[in-house]
Amino acid sequence: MKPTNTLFPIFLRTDRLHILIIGGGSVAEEKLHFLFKNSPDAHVTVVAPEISDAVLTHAGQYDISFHHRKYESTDIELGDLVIAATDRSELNQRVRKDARSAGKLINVADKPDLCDFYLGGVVTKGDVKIAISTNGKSPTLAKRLRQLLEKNLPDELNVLANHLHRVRPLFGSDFKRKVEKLNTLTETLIEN
Ligand SMILES: C[C@@]1(CC(=O)O)c2cc3[nH]c(cc4nc(cc5[nH]c(cc(n2)[C@H]1CCC(=O)O)[C@@](C)(CC(=O)O)[C@@H]5CCC(=O)O)C(CC(=O)O)=C4CCC(=O)O)c(CCC(=O)O)c3CC(=O)O
Ligand SMILES: NC(=O)C1=CN([C@@H]2O[C@H](COP(=O)(O)OP(=O)(O)OC[C@H]3O[C@@H](n4cnc5c(N)ncnc54)[C@H](O)[C@@H]3O)[C@@H](O)[C@H]2O)C=CC1
Repeated sequence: MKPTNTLFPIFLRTDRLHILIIGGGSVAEEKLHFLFKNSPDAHVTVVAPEISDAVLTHAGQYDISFHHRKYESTDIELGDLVIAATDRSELNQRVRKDARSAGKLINVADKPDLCDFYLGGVVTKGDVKIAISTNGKSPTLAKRLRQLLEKNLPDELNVLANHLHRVRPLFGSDFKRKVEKLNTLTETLIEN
């Protein structure tokens, strides 16, 4: 099949990054829920005149701070990455402009045309993480695939990753030989 999804997935070190969210309603809450589920070490600032109780309940458990006021252009400096999730489309456009002028990447929640990056479905088994994108075609399909893999991928996947991590240094410093050994050891994984 011809690849039509040209997005390139990366895995962010959220412990080193600051994420700025403009808006504190239900869309912000959805983004925060999945952000902290995957990256409980993320550093987050929320700016909005009204911040829902659901958003506020993240305080205490995570590193999240709140500014109960309207967005100001200088706020953009607070984030390495920005998510705009207000109910005002002109404001979301303005946040996007500010972010791009400051060289920051932005996701305007639920407005694919205004996004530099999309969020995806994420499946985690310990150290193993799989990200899912439908190229914006169907977030519901991304959610269902996430649930399917969460249910069906065995927890042993993490055990395997840790075993392989432990044997990695045992194959010596010859890189080519090491790769061969590890490939042989894991061959059965891709057999039908
Ligand atoms: C492009 C993208 C940009 C972005 O926001 O990053 C985007 C866009 C839009 N979402 C919309 C709606 C919904 N989004 C969800 C859920 C999720 N949306 C997520 C990501 C993305 N959503 C990016 C593409 C991801 C991809 O390529 O697959 C997930 C994966 C990750 C996350 O949000 O963290 C998370 C599931 C997490 C999980 O469960 O694992 C549900 C389902 C539900 O809530 O049950 C619905 C309702 C049903 C439906 O419409 O499908 C609408 C229509 C709004 C309207 O109708 O007005 C748009 C706009 C449009 O499509 O034009
Ligand atoms: N809730 C949903 O399920 C969906 C919502 N959307 C769209 O997403 C957008 C956001 O929706 P919700 O989160 O549900 O809205 P919401 O009404 O729950 O939250 C809007 C947030 O924007 C903030 N806001 C307003 N003016 C602001 C300003 N000047 N500076 C900073 N923050 C400001 C408000 O204080 C509030 O926290 C809307 O455009 C909506 O149409 C799209 C798809 C689904």
